Amino acid sequence: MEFRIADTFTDALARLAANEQKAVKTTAFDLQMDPSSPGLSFHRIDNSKDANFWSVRANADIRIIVHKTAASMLLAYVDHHDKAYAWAERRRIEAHPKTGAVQIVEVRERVVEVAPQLPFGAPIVASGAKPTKAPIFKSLSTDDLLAIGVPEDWLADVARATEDRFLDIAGHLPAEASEALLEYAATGDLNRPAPARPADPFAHPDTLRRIRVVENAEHLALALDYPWDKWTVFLHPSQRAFVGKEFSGPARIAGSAGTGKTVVALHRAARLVETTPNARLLLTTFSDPLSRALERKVRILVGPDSRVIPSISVASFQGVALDLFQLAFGHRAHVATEDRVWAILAEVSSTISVSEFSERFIRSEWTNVVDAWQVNNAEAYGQVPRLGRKNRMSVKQRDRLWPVFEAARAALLSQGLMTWSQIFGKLTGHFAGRAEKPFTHIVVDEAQDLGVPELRFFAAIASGGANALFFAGDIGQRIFQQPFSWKALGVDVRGRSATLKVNYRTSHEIRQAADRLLPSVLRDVDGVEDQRKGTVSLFSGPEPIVALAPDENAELPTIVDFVKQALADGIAAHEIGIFTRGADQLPRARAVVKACGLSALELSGRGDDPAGRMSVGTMHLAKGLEFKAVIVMACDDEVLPLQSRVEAVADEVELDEVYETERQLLYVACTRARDRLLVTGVAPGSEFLADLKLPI
Ligand SMILES: Nc1ncnc2c1ncn2[C@@H]1O[C@H](COP(=O)(O)OP(=O)(O)OP(=O)(O)O)[C@@H](O)[C@H]1O
Repeated sequence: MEFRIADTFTDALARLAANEQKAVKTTAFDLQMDPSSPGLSFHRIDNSKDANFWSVRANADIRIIVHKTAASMLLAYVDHHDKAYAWAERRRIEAHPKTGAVQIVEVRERVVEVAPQLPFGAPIVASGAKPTKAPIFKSLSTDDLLAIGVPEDWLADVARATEDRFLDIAGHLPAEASEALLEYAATGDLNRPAPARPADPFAHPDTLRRIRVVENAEHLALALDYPWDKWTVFLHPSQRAFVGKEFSGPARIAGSAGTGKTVVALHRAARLVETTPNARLLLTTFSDPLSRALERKVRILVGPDSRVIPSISVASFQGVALDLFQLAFGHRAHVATEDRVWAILAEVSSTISVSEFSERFIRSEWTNVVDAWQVNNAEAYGQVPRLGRKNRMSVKQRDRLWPVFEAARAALLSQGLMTWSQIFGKLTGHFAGRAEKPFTHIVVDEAQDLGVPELRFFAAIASGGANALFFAGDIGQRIFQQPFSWKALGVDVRGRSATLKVNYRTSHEIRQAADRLLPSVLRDVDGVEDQRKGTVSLFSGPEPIVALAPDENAELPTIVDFVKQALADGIAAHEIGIFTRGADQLPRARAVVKACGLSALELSGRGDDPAGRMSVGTMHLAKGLEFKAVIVMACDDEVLPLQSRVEAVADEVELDEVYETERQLLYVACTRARDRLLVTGVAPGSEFLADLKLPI
């Protein structure tokens, strides 16, 4: 008999008290070991439309609802006695007549009322179109609705749905149907899935996103230990497609913030080590805090004692470079700080006397050209790609400047210091020609912030076989690096990339507002397109608030009220994050925390206990995190975009780049929010705020 678990069960389990969860787990293990054990007390749910629903007693009050057939036992739901029965009485489990996917269908006649009120402020249709009271799916035929998995019970409701009512009806539909309808409402395109009717309906991709086989007690223990981590068990078909896919070369998964790219990276990493004998996999990401978070998630995914753990190394880009440097060269790398490099450049520029070039131009040329591409002679300087740079530099200008860079390189060398680019470059040189590589596979998260030296480095330290390089990232969240051609470095992901479209993190309202900050199609330098239009969120919430105050003192009470309301509504302090553009504005954020009577968890610190504390940090540190409520504050004019960056540009191309990354920074900060978002500043405020607001 197959033993299965449904997402409705894990959701319900997560809502129970700890002692109740314990009783449920014991009973679930008993069920899995021997469903016919006389110790288990089964009762058929007589009032259910589905004769296969039974209740099983976990303790005096808690009942597990199972769906039992001769071939399978499914843990479907769990709750206090009456609620558990009521749930089962209103549900049927069946294969959809058209798609063949197994669905947990709400029996329409037992749903008392659907969407009496308009719960959402934001229009769900594409911005610009007028909200309408007309049925929004009137152009779709019954066959269309069935093709996307609308249960027969709900066909009439969907056909009649107006924009006001639809989001609530969507809450009663299986996810594949509500996502397709939301996408249709937003774009006018109905994405009819390719027919996938496997012989076993439980193998259908849409079934697998809500019902999973539990193969052994270890899997069951993982699913029950972390019932709130649904991502470990239930993947969207588009996520699953990328987890197990064989690639003949480097591959990349894209998608806007919160679409589950990290989840795909984690599953893919686990799967590669499980299926490849002697795998040595590197899972890597931008920073040390993010790599610690990834490491925790790997353990949740595979289990803390899994045999695959020793085959997975988790480290930040720089962390793995430092480790390999020590191994390869037998000593530590001494990293030159940015200030040190600036001092050296200033000194050599004055000695060589190149006063026709500004200091900021020399720094920018060093960072984005000479150091990034590891240019080591005048000839190479003439040939290096100048993407994102002032395109023309005359031979004469280059000949004047090169001695500065040559002298700076020599000065660093004589002081025993290396820039990060040089460290990555030296390691690349060391490993590039060797047959034996440190890793068989590399999975990179936050790949949009890989620079030239890092990408070259990762390509050099992975054995070149199939599936060796996998990247997850969102070019809309690039905040640290200038764009460059991956293809030119031999990492060609064309034809092996895809975009995820279902947003699991952020409410419909917050995602829509944040999406307005960026274009709906992003294209990388190699022409790989990331089509973000049609991305849908799985849940709804309050509209984000954008508030400008006359001065800093007046900004504070608005935020304090927002925080107090969130706390009053049951959001814990550690589920709230406050972000500012830079460190200069952080005192304003700390003042908010103090005024709320709470203490701050500084994101720049090293992982203190978050309990009871609100997270405070710069927008750069927001990368990869998520909170129930987010405040992005001090978005003042001249703070965002940051005036000093605007003033430091060397040319117009760089100015565009500064605007783009500053905008993307705000996007990153806003998309950390799950349910509530407040964006504030002192009037007139950042010019970007106009885009966040609802179009009139
Ligand atoms: N299949 C899934 N089922 C349930 N939750 C999911 C699923 N996939 C992702 N999530 C949840 O959605 C949230 C966002 O996922 P994730 O961090 O992987 O997104 P991301 O695309 O990497 O985001 P970002 O670009 O902002 O870093 C997380 O809370 C994650 O647990």
